[in-house]
Amino acid sequence: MADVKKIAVIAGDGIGPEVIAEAEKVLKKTEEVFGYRFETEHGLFGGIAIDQKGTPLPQDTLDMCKNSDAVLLGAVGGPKWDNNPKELRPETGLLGIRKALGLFSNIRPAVIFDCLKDASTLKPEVLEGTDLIVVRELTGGIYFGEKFRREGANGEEAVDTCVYNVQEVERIVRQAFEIAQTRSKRLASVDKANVLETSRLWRETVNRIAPDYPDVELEHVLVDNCAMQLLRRPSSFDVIVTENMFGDILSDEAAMLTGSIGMLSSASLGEGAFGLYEPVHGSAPDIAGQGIANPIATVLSVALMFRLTFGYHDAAEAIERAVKEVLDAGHRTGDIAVDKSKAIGTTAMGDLIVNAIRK
Ligand SMILES: NC(=O)c1ccc[n+]([C@@H]2O[C@H](COP(=O)([O-])OP(=O)(O)OC[C@H]3O[C@@H](n4cnc5c(N)ncnc54)[C@H](O)[C@@H]3O)[C@@H](O)[C@H]2O)c1
Ligand SMILES: CC(C)[C@H](C(=O)O)[C@@H](O)C(=O)O
Ligand SMILES: [Mg+2]
Repeated sequence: MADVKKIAVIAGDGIGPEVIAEAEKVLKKTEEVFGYRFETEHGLFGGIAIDQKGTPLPQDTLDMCKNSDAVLLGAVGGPKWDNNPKELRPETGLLGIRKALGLFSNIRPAVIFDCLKDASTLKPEVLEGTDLIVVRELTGGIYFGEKFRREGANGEEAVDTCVYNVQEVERIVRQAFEIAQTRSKRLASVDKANVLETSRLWRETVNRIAPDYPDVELEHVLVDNCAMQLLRRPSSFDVIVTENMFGDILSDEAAMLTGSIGMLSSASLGEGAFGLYEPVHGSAPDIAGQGIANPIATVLSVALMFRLTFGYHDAAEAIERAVKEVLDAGHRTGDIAVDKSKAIGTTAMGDLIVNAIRK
């Protein structure tokens, strides 16, 4: 019998609990079909944790995550907490958990399902063959540098500092080279080396270690150009590696190649097999509570968990096949439906996927 894997589930706010419910159904179905065994434990996180415990990342939630084999996260945030001080913001909890768990590498695949080409705002022929991964540095850069306000000569000023050291750059870039080696062997390193000192250190580091990966074709792309090329020639990208904030922005842009941000899954990894899995999208306050959110990003995050943390490749493939089968059959949530009047809800989409999971 398979050993029991402990999964910490933190649903969060807005559509977080709605999409997590569908992912949990997928976990259950995988147990039935493949005989794997999961023990799930739930914890408060984000805005709901601020309301109930006075902090976005309660210590017991963090301990629960540390004592698990993997974490499944929904999304956090919402207008209710937008004017709170920094320590009482849901997003501070998200940055805190990534840092506390040492998750420096955020893997965000953007794969085009053929049948969804018409759901994208781009022309289908531009999207043809697009299958890329954004590897985003997740625990450094401007997100984590010192931030403060001060009185300047012209009144109040705000300061955000961006810091990267060589070791932080090297570990994420090496991981990206290794991922590229398992794929089409093309790596685009994205920076702003024409302006930023952190980017010049980034590029120097990439160039220093590139000879260790002679089979990988490397290109350096400035971030503004990359934002443009992603729309112009998306299929020419394979693996994109970049710093924290550029990766945040470029991965939302890459989402629209797939038709919707509701399709983009992610894995956050550190040195070992442990990982945190979450959709790239947020808590979507504009549609929360309506039962219309697309659960596919979260369901595909479960597939990533199976592949990258547990090595359950058969179950990962079964989930991905099930999603494809359901989409090929024409089922769509509102965000990816061309004819919105035929869109189905979150639960209906989850049920269809669950029913399509088989060996
Ligand atoms: N990882 C996270 O928890 C995370 C990520 C991004 C944003 N946020 C937070 O979420 C809140 C809202 O942020 P935002 O509006 O900028 O980004 P968002 O990703 O929540 O929503 C952007 C747009 O995409 C739509 N959308 C997102 N996910 C969808 C899904 N699964 N199905 C259908 N449509 C979907 C939303 O309805 C909205 O119109 C903010 O508080 C932000 O800080 C959290
Ligand atoms: C909510 C926010 C802090 C977060 C980030 O910027 O990393 C989100 O946008 C993401 O992409 O996971
Ligand atoms: Mg983001």
